[in-house]
Amino acid sequence: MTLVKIAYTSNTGNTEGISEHLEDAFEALDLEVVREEADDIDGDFFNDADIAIVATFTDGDGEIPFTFEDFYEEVQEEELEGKLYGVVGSGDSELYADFFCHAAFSFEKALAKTGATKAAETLTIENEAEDEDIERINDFAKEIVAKLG
Ligand SMILES: Cc1cc2nc3c(=O)[nH]c(=O)nc-3n(C[C@H](O)[C@H](O)[C@H](O)COP(=O)(O)O)c2cc1C
Repeated sequence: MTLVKIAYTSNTGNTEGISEHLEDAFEALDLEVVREEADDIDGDFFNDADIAIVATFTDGDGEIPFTFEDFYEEVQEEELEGKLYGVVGSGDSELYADFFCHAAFSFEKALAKTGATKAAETLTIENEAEDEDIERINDFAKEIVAKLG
């Protein structure tokens, strides 16, 4: 069975909620989903996955959240050829216009180094997911699943 793994980190709950919507979206497409928080995973988390998903907020001025730093460094050393990946970011474009969702784009580049294939454009969400964002998350999941071999 196709396995989707979702790695996420969240400080105030917005990205956790997004990760739950991602889980629902992939499960609705009849895929098996494992969703884990950054603190609970190592760099090899995606090695047995068919689809690798990262959901992250952005901290500081465009920084990777502290809780994701080790995973961010480690995952780019892995070889993930043949797998699909996608990244979802939560950020605040009003308060951090110059750094909107930068951590998500950093992860996009990190995952590209693994040899995995980007299966959808990085999805950016303004703080907490609202109804229209849930639709975008569902479309994001469908786009990725459509690229399965
Ligand atoms: C100290 C601090 C720094 C932040 N820096 C950024 C940033 O550089 N870029 C951005 O898009 N959002 C930034 N944000 C906004 C958060 O990423 C955004 O509110 C996000 O939804 C928080 O996710 P969470 O609820 O999962 O923790 C920052 C928020 C805080 C509190």
